[in-house]
Amino acid sequence: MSKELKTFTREDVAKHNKPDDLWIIVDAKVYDVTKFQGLHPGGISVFLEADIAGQDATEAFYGLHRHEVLERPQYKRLQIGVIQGEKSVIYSQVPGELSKIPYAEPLGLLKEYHSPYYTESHRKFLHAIRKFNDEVITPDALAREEDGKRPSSSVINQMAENGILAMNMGPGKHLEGRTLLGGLIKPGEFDRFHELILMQELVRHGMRGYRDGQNSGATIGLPPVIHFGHPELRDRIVDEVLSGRKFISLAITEAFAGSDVAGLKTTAKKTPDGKHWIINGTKKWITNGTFSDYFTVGCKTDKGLTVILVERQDGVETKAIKTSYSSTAGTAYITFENIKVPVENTLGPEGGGIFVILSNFNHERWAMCCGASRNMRLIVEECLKWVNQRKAFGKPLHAQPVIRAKLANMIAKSEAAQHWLESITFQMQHMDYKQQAQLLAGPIALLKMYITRSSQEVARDAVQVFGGRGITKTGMGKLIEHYHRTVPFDAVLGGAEDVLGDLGVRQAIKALPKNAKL
Ligand code: HEM
Repeated sequence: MSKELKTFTREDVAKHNKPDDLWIIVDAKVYDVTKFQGLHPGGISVFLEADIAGQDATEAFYGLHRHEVLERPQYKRLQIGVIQGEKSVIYSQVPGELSKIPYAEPLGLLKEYHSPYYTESHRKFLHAIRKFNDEVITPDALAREEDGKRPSSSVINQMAENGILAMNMGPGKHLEGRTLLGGLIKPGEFDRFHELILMQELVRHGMRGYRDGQNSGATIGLPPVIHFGHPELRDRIVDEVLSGRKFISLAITEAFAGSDVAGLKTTAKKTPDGKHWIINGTKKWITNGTFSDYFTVGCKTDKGLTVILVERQDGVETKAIKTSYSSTAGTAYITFENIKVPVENTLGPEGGGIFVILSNFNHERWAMCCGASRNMRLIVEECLKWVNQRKAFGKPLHAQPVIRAKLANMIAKSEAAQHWLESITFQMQHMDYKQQAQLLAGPIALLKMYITRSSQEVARDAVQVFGGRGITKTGMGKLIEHYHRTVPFDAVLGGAEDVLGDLGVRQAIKALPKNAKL
């Protein structure tokens, strides 16, 4: 039961200004820090300053701490009362609520603005998925990022029950017959813009590796099974993965070959009776690999590159790779030693692997653009809050023109990314799969290049705005530190930034009409 809070005047509080009787005021709340001062991570001396002891320390507090500090149970109980006739104005975001910080939300989703893309159904969906994310996912994301373990199965199960694992795969037949978010949205109603919202909401906690740990291997590893798998195999695996009982990874990249998929060395050879494949080789940087049950594997065969589904068995070893992002994603080095797999596990035609792999790329890159652009927006929000609450040279940080110039750059990049992304999403919505492959591969590649390049600039600027806190893992700049450390990852995964830029330009040159002359 919470204790009863008393009401004090500021004069009452001022009398408690000695080391053995020490109170402070933060945002109209009165805290007794007499016993806590010896435990305070910032030291005892800060409390004994004449303008702090028995005084209003709101400004000093918010210049040095995130609001969430006062929400932690061990600190919350230091509060003994409130100030008579005054109201607290600072509160944590209510689960499901949109942020009121300018540029913290995509414009088209705010009720004051208009959008050619978002309807009432999208806004309702946003609210529900944000609430789920705030209440169920975010606490687990923060805890797992601390202990490095994979996302908790209780969270994965709740995602499955709400159809979120299935919606992660985009619109399509796999949604049929499922109850999505307790019936909030019908399977046939779920479109690319619902998917865009989902992709962006699920990264809002800012914990980059955790998001990938949440079954994101399925987003890239399952489509080849859905589109090219033998019906029996497909139905079994889709059911197991989308119900959260099993995990799947896409295992293409090797230490020998990344973007150059033609250079893969893993081999698959048929047994003399032609009934099985024998697979040998290695794979590297495989997301969810440490805990996956299935692997969608790119192999070299006599007929050329072929994609084969491998179930975890003796001879499949997965080892965690220490990346600069996070072990929650389960990034693995994999070895296959004489693995025996039925030929029915072949996904698509023998020798047709390049098509199976490439057919996945547009959606994968688009999904990465959704997450990366949302993370950039989160950093803009963090910076806007920080420049407002932090004082330097006697004024808020935003009084400095250099800081405002940085913010202008960051906001412009984040907005440009979102608007370009929405325009491409609209095209995807109106094109079939083949048209997307023909007409959107170049634009999506260029968009991803733009977003990852902008993100790295935003990360650098954010560190400058936050100073030392931007490189400190705890405290006010913790999201900036995390972002700055993990952001290069997006520029590598799903096609390296420069390779994608080049792909976009090569496609444009290929499409130039013969009479293209000045
Ligand atoms: C109820 C009141 C307070 C609580 C519960 C509290 C708690 C904390 C905690 C948990 C930290 C570690 C960093 C973090 O997690 O953000 C910290 C750091 C610090 N605190 Fe406090 N604090 C309080 C009031 C104050 C006040 C009034 C001042 C200054 C006048 C102060 C000065 C500092 C300083 C200088 C640091 C180190 C900051 C850094 O490393 O950047 N604290 N405090």
